[in-house]
Amino acid sequence: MAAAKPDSELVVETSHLTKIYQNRQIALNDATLSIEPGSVLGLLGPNGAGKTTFLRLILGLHRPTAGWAKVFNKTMTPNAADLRRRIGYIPTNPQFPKGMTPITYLDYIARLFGMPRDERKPRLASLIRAVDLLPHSGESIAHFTPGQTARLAVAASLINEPDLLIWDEPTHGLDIEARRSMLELIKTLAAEKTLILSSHNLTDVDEVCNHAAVLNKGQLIFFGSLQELKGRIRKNHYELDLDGDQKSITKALGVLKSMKEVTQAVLRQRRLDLKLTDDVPNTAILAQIFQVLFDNKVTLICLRSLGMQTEQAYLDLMEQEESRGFTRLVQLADAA
Ligand SMILES: Nc1ncnc2c1ncn2[C@@H]1O[C@H](COP(=O)(O)OP(=O)(O)OP(=O)(O)O)[C@@H](O)[C@H]1O
Repeated sequence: MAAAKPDSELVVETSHLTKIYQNRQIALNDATLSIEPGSVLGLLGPNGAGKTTFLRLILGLHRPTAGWAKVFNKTMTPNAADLRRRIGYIPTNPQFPKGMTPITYLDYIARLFGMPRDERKPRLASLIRAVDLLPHSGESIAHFTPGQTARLAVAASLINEPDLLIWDEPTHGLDIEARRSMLELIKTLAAEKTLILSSHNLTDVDEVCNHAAVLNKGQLIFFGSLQELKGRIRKNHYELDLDGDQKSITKALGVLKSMKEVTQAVLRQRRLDLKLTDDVPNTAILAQIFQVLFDNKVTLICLRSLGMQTEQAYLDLMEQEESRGFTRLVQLADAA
């Protein structure tokens, strides 16, 4: 029996992790973070941000240019095959040998892991059932739908009972039903494993992750709990559904725009997008806004806070980062 792991054991730890490719592309710059057991980390960032590079460094598929990555407290290197055995990896768009069936493929992978014959059979059977591929277990992979292919990839990544799962865009290209079944599978697995999921889908991240790391142009611009990410966003962002004649609404809009506490007021049809300053308690500003609407005989049908969604948090973070980058550019230009 395996010795019980101390609770404090970190699953992943990186320090100043940096990757510069041979073409001098700085794909990852100085990323330091640590991932505790039981985390479900959503790795976010626009295209080319460095997500896959980060994952491949943790997997030991790339050698860092500087810094280090540890997995289960051991330094990961391209030679650390024993460490990789504890990780179940799914790349974006996994490919399989087309001539095989799920049974022959999974059996092949199990043999690569050195699993004895008597263990292979029950393990394969339970995995195929778990990913709902039993009716297709003898069919050629060549004819699989993207959803079936994704489920086979999940089964393959679980063969060796890994403690850490690293899945690069697991819901990419899946239809609604396949995506739903993938998210449910992730939630089930999250009860006993640590997961790192790279994703462009913030709704998925919101649903299954408890931590987030955000990369932008190779920089780790956020790492922490999802709650923390959401807590960072401008809370004073609201959407108001209005009713009343258009003239009155336009007049009210004019007054709102002139208020110094209102940093943005955009009207689309009868929906008003409002951003307020953080300087004053929002109830005080909202009270004034309601008064303006009342004075102009505009009815408020619904008020929504856009503040608590991961997507909004992410977009705000990116916006702040872009303006910081712009400021840096201006400073550089000024200094030149
Ligand atoms: N093998 C490589 N050689 C040279 N440059 C590379 C290599 N792999 C990635 N890059 C570059 O490094 C940067 C980060 O790429 P990476 O694939 O890690 O980003 P990503 O966040 O995973 O992007 P995506 O969301 O599009 O998959 C990009 O500018 C990319 O062009």
